[in-house]
Amino acid sequence: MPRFAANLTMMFNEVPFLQRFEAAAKAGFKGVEFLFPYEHPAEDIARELKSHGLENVLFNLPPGDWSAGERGIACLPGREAEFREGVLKAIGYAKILGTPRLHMMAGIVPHGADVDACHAAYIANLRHACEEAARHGIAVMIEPINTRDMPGYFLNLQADAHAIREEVGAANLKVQMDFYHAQIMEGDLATKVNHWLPHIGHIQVAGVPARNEPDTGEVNYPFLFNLLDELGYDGWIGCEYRPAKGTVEGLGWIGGR
Ligand SMILES: O=C(O)[C@@H](O)C(=O)CO
Ligand SMILES: [Mg+2]
Repeated sequence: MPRFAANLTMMFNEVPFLQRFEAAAKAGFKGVEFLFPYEHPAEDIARELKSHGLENVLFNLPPGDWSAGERGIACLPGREAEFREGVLKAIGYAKILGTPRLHMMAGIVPHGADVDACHAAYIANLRHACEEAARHGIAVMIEPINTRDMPGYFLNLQADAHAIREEVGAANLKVQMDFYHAQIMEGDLATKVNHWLPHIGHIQVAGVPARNEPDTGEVNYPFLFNLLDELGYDGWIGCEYRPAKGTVEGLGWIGGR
């Protein structure tokens, strides 16, 4: 039985962020993830985790100016100083929250940008982030994201992410395989998870195409969860979906599998 972590950015939106920890624990979750903790003091989040016996399994590095459409800055030449500040900020939060892995978003390639220069910036920034994170026993994740939801996003395919991982060559760099994005971009999920499992540091799920509960849509999740058990996957699965009817009302798929 895989371990499921509630994604508190998408789930339990019925209550404000700091109240979602209690709601997730009451619903039976032992782990939680979220995109960005930075609007709240780390100590406030740590208190919620502790009071409700929860583990924080993942969050993202600062993504640049999200409201202006930025989705990470790691592949943007010229933003290295800001990127490095973000690495330190994220590690500072991770140490207080006890978070073992951080997702580093690549970013959207600007129109007309030199793709080779973006690639070089991405590799150099990843090497820096991995080195800093390794000092604290933290792993760094890169996640291929589908081009429908994020047009122009630098990293879209599983094979490309693993090629980047090999090029960077850091032991603490892993791929975050989000089955929702992978199904939209390429499919063949079982073969790919089987092939790359030792280098997958985190998995996320949602129904395709609507990104609702995993028991909605075209992906056979019971089959994939059984496969992960058979393969001995002992990591977390982040429930990164938008509940269609209400978070608790939609949780039947966990018990029902
Ligand atoms: O899949 C996603 O969208 C997230 O995992 C993420 O980190 C970026 O939005
Ligand atoms: Mg994801």
